[in-house]
Amino acid sequence: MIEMKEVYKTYSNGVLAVNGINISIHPGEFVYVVGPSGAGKSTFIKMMYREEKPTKGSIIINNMNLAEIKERNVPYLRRSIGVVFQDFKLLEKLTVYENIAFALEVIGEQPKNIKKKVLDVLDLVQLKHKARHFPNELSGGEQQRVSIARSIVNNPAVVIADEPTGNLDPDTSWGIMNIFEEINNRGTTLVMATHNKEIVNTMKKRVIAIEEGQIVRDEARGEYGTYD
Ligand SMILES: Nc1ncnc2c1ncn2[C@@H]1O[C@H](COP(=O)(O)OP(=O)(O)OP(=O)(O)O)[C@@H](O)[C@H]1O
Repeated sequence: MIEMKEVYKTYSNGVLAVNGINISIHPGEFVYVVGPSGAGKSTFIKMMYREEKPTKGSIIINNMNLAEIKERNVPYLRRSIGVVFQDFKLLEKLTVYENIAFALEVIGEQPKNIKKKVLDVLDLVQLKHKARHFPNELSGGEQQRVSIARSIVNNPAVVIADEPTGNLDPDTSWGIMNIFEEINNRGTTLVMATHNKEIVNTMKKRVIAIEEGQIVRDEARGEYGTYD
């Protein structure tokens, strides 16, 4: 369960990026976040994994209030939330296998469990055969699949993705969406900011539209709208 109440975010330069958001997202939902450039989508998303702190309001995820959580407890939060970025953010000096294993090592997973967990998620994204490769030996779509594998290897309740297909061509983007759908079908809540009109209009999921820091539309089987 993700719940935001009266959430505001003003950056230190005075920009009001999120202007009074209230929302509930239930376990297992798949939610697209759309809106024009600069509307506050990334800020909204970043507050969900505590990359940014709200200036005001409460954000409850899995019974933790992110507005109050102490810095030292952020790693605990990150165990229950997987994050996927537009630019993948893989560690270039580590292999595919090591990138994913690292996500388990930092949270203290027992070494005996690591291999099976990593190979299981690599299987899900169909990249077992690339386990020993380095990120720069992979295509953009393959790198994004590794990054998705990394985001789910802890089996988080929630996966948050900020423009995950932004650097990918249409066919590759559809491959990525199929993986997200599979993850959602297994019960994981998914929140995804995107500019991909075709995907949003085809998938018929819940759509939240943000304009000027406010939710202007929240539809159960929504459409992308008229944004670029
Ligand atoms: N770190 C920051 N410091 C100051 N202002 C910021 C910061 N990050 C974003 N902003 C401003 O906050 C507003 C919302 O930005 P945000 O990145 O959340 O929008 P967005 O909807 O994700 O845009 P896009 O679709 O272009 O990624 C914009 O006016 C932006 O310039």
